[in-house]
Amino acid sequence: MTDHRDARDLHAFIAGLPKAELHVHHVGSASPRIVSALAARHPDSRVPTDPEALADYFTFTDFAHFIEVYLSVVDLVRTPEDVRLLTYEVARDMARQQVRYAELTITPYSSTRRGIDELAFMEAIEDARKAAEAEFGVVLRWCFDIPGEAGLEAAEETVRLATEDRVRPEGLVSFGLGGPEIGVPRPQFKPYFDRAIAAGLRSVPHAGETTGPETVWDALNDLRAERIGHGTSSARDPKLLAHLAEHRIALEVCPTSNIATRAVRTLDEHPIKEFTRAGVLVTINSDDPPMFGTDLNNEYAVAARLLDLDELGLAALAKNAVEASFLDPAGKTRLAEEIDTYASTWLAP
Ligand SMILES: O=C(O)c1cccc(C(=O)CC[C@H]2O[C@@H](n3cnc4c(=O)[nH]cnc43)[C@H](O)[C@@H]2O)c1
Ligand SMILES: [Zn+2]
Repeated sequence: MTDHRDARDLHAFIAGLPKAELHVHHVGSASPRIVSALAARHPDSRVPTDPEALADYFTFTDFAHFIEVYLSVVDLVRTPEDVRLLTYEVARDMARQQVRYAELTITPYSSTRRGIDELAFMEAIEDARKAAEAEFGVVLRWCFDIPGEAGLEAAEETVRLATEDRVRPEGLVSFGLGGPEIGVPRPQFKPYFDRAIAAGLRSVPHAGETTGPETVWDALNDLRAERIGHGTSSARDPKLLAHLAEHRIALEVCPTSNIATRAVRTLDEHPIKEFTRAGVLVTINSDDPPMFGTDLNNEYAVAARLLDLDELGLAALAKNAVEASFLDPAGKTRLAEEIDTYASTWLAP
């Protein structure tokens, strides 16, 4: 990129680029607009609604502080109608960014534990999913994640909700593991991932976000990960990078998130370039966008800067997400073609 005019063009290109998002959390996607709507329903909440105060509230000292704040927003989602509103409005925000397909990570344990009826919860997300597809043209799929720090009881509850025919929602495609990694070894979750995989779900744990590459190996070997959430510390292990590249195991890279939670010091120190240099399939994601003061378009702009990409490079990055997604083959072909058509129309003289 040579001057400001080029940077402006690239932002406009990104804004219209059809995209898939593979790593974005349900509650973590609540924009100030959605937080205000939820807080109006539950005025006893400690989450501020004024956008300036909210920006302050969403400034984190470390990963543990981030989780503490995250859970205070979880506390705002108390009824099936809250769940529906959150899901539907998150899809509206995605559509504004030309997101065509998203795998949204949901932590059902956090909601059922707080007293939301499990069937009503599933009905609310499914109702929102169908409305989002019909009204916004956004196809949503679910990843149910275990909040690892909550232990094996949470793992049991999550795998039950993900596999029991009576409750399992139609849009569920994958099984994950989130929350802090320090002091939460991945191998203990193997039996739960085995059950989820046996039920046809794909394995997508967070790993190597706040711990070293050995956690990514554990996710691969014990949890049979098909993609890795973050995987930031993989850069420290050349053998691991080679393994990820060889097996087309994508990393769900979320650059701004890594800075906001202080997993990485500065964007310029982010290892994304090392991933692409090693041939790893890199996808770009926003994680918890309003909490990190970002959105998916901004993450693509950050990636363009860090990887020195032009329009074709950005289109290739968008197609990486399609390749690594759990869309059916026809859906993948359609979205990849839409990306190609958009790029070639944009670049036509
Ligand atoms: O809900 C509870 O009762 C509960 C009890 C103990 C621990 C937890 C959690 O640790 C919840 C973690 C929560 O954080 C979500 N999340 C959002 N962004 C990220 C991320 O970048 N890395 C890891 N986790 C993340 C995760 O999906 C869980 O819902 C909850
Ligand atoms: Zn995440």
